[in-house]
Amino acid sequence: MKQGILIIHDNSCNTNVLIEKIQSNEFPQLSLDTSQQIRIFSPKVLEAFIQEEEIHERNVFGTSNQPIKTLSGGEQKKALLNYLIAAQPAVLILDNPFDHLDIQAQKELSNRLETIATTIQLILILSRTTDIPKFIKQKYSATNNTLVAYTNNNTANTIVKDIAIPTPIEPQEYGYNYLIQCKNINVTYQDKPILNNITWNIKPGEFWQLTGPNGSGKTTLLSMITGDNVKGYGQELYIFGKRKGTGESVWDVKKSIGYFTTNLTQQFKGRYTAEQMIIGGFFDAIGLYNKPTDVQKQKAAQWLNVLGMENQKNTLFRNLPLGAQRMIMIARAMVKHPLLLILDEPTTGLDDHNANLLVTFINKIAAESNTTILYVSHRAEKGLTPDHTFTLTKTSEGSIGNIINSI
Ligand SMILES: Nc1ncnc2c1ncn2[C@@H]1O[C@H](COP(=O)(O)OP(=O)(O)OP(=O)(O)O)[C@@H](O)[C@H]1O
Repeated sequence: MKQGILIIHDNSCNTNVLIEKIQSNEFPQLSLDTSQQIRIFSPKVLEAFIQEEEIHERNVFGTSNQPIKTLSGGEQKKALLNYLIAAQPAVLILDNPFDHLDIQAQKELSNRLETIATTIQLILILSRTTDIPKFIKQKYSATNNTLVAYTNNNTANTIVKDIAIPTPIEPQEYGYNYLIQCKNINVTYQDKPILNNITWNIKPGEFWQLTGPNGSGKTTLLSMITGDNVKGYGQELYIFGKRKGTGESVWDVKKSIGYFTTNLTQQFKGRYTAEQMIIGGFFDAIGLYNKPTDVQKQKAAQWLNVLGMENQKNTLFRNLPLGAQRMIMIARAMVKHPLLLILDEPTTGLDDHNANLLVTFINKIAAESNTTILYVSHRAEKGLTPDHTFTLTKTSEGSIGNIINSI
């Protein structure tokens, strides 16, 4: 009988590097026979399949006619796992498979992995101790891309100081009661109902969490608000006091929104320092095309100070550990104190300690700014203190929305 192996990693590790080392047998303690067929479940592999499908215009997973790219995050993971297991590999390495999965799907996956572990050698690489399935007995920790004895003490490279966040250079002005108003919004894709009569009003300065299981339409709803989805037009959807499709440009809307999604971090591969990354938030561009003003530099320095990173202002962003990169990206999105800050699953891939810090940082931003915050997640993040939660619940006629007020 085979058994699963757990590797719990901190954010000093790069999971792709860990996987390469496992494949080339650099960890003899795993007693792995690398001559056997090894399959890998990871964001990198998923991305490669998406690209393959686009280039060759063929359905890679062969299960449905829907392109992988248009599947929801959770649906993509389920499809990839089914595809890999069908090949019956001797070894299956899984890089954080529970990320992006809702609670029900996490339970199902854990049970499924327990069954699979009797026939396939599983190596489970995780960043969150809360995700560890009970059936796994052989455990290691990974730090700086090496295996060490199991411990769940992970460390963070940033802190959140008890000093006020920097104030905006220009204060926000609101001439409306609601920042966002959705009135009876409906969405279907190829006759499949996704959103059913969604009514949701968000006032300026509120802190909202948007939750719902995989495929319930969270991303669809967000993309309508940001203007990335044409399905918002012609509906009763108001943003910053204007009805969608009544002359405002997508650019007008976007420049008042700070956006963080984990995919965004991967776009910054150039030689930008931590300071430049924060200042870049004033210019809505990836590179720094304008010379920053003294006030902008001062604000960036203050944000770095809040994060205890004042001595790392000249460190290249791409060389910073993942937790520090996330904090910088959030400071960048906040530097202008946008009307709306959207955080799409910002703790994905973070270890427990860095996830806690990020949550502390977001609570602080919510308490000390007038920016409206929309925190999107399929799981309630421990310690997060939103004013309200908007929950999508799937039905056969599309998802319906419910509001849960805190306290
Ligand atoms: N362009 C598209 N064509 C067809 N179906 C789509 C398209 N975009 C999204 N969908 C479907 O709409 C549903 C909602 O997807 P959406 O990405 O909004 O869900 P989600 O709540 O963000 O899910 P997750 O938590 O898994 O990320 C899914 O079933 C998805 O497959």
